[in-house]
Amino acid sequence: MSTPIVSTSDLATFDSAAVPLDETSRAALAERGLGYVTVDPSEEGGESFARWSEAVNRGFLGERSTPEQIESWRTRAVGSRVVGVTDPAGALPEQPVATVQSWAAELTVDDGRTIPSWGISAVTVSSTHRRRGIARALLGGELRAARDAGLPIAGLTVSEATIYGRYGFGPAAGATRWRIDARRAGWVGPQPVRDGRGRLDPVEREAVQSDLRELFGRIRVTRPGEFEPEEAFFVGFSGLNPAKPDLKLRGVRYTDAAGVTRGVITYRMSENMEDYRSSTMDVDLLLAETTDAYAALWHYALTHDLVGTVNAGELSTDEPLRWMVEDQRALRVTESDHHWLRILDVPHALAARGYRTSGAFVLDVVDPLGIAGGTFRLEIDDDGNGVVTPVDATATPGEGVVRLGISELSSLYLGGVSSRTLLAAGRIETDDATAARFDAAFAAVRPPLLSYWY
Ligand SMILES: CC(=O)SCCNC(=O)CCNC(=O)[C@H](O)C(C)(C)COP(=O)(O)OP(=O)(O)OC[C@H]1O[C@@H](n2cnc3c(N)ncnc32)[C@H](O)[C@@H]1OP(=O)(O)O
Repeated sequence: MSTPIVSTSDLATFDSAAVPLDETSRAALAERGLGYVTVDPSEEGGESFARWSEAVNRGFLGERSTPEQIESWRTRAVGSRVVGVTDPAGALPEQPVATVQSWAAELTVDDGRTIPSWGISAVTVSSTHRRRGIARALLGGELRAARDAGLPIAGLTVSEATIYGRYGFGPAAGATRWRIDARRAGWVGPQPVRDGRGRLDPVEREAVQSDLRELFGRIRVTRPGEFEPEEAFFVGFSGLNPAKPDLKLRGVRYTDAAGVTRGVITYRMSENMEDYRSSTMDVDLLLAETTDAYAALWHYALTHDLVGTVNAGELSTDEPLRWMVEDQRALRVTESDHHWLRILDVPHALAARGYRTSGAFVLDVVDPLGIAGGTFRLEIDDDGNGVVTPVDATATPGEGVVRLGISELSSLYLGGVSSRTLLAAGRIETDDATAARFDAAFAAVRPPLLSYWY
C-alpha cells in the first residue's frame, strides 16, 4: 500500500525527526560492520550531538566548534532528523564516521504554489572511511525514507556538482555571483528615493531579523526554487547567532510611501587601507518585494561613498540589475548550479506546479534507484492545472513522448532549463515539436532561484 502524500498543510505537524531509518541502508552498512543511528539533539547533556557535530566539522574541513557554538547548533537542530554512521571497531566508536541531517519544509514550485520537500544537508564521510559506499547508503537511505514518509521531492545544495546526479538529483535552480566595479557601472535605473516614492534607513540587527522573517515569508512563495528556511536562517543572516555574533553586519531597510517595509539589504564592509575610496561591500542578502525596493537597495549599494567594489552571490540568472547600469562590462557575473532537486513521486510533484499552456505529454521516466520511475501521462487543462496518471509503457504512442531520467525531469521541473536544451545536449529523447510544446507548458514565471545555502 502506498503512503499517503504529505501536503503543505501537514507540514506544521510533520515530525521529521521521527522518520524511520531505511532498512535497506541499515543492512548495507551492517554488511560493512557499520552502525546506522539517529542522534537526538534534545538529549540531556547533548553529548551525542557534540560528537556528531565534530564529525561534520571534520568532514567539511572546519575547525572544532566551541561549546557555545555546539550548543547553539544543537538548539537549531532540534526538530530535524540527525543521522550518523558509526564504526564500532574504530578508535572513536561513538563518534560518527559519516553524517547527514534532513527535515521537511516548503519548496516553491510556481508563483503561489508550494510542495513539501525533504531538505538534506551535512552529508559527510570521514576521509578514513571514504569510497566504501557509505555516502551511497546514506543518500539512498534518505530518499527511500522520505518517499516512504510521503514526501514527493527532496532537495539539497552541494559542495561538488559531481556527487548527486547518480542518486537522481538534477540542478534545478542556478545562481549567479557578481563582482561589480561600482564606479564604472553608472546607475541608469529608477531612483524611487530621489523621486519621493520611498525611503532608506539604517536598522539594527534585531530589526533586520524581523524584516527578513516577514519579507522572506511573503517573497519566497512567489519565487520558484526557494525553500522555506529554518529560524536559524534569520538569526544567521541578521548576524545574531549568540555563539558567533557578526559585528560587521550592517542592515538597511527600504520603506514605501505608505510606510510599509518592502526590502532590506545586509552587507559587510572591508576597508581598503591604501585607498579608502576603494573599499569593498559584500552583500549578504538583498530582499525586495517591489521593483522600487529592488532599485532603491541596489542603487544604495552601487553608489555608496568609499565603495569601489560590490560583491554579491546567490542572485538570479536573470537579474534586472544588469539593465540598471550603464556599463554592463562593470559586472563580472559567474553562473553555477545551486539548488538540486530529486523528484520522489512523479504524479504528485507534477500535479503541484502550474503550467502556462494546456496539452498532454507522456513521460517515460527512468530512475536508477527504482524510487519514482515509470510511464506517466500528464494532462494539463485550460487553467494550467496538471493531472498525472501512470500508464502502460507499451500502450503509449510515439507522439508527445518524452523519455528521460529522473535527474533530467528534476532539472526541468521548475522551468530552469528547457527541454530543447536537454534534447540538444543528448540528455533526453523526444521530438522537436513535443519539446517546443513541453517548454511552452513548463516555462517558469521567473527563473528559479534559491537565495541561500542549506
Ligand atoms: C548536501 C551536502 O551536504 S553537500 C556536501 C558533501 N560533502 C562534502 O563535500 C564533504 C567532503 N566529502 C565527503 O564527505 C565524501 O567524500 C562524500 C560524502 C562526498 C562521498 O562519500 P563516500 O562515502 O566516499 O562516497 P561513496 O563511497 O558512497 O561513493 C558513491 C559514489 O560516489 C562517487 N563519489 C564519491 N565522492 C565523490 C566526489 N567527491 N565527486 C564525485 N564522485 C564521488 C564514488 O565514486 C561512487 O561512485 P559510483 O558508486 O557511482 O561508482
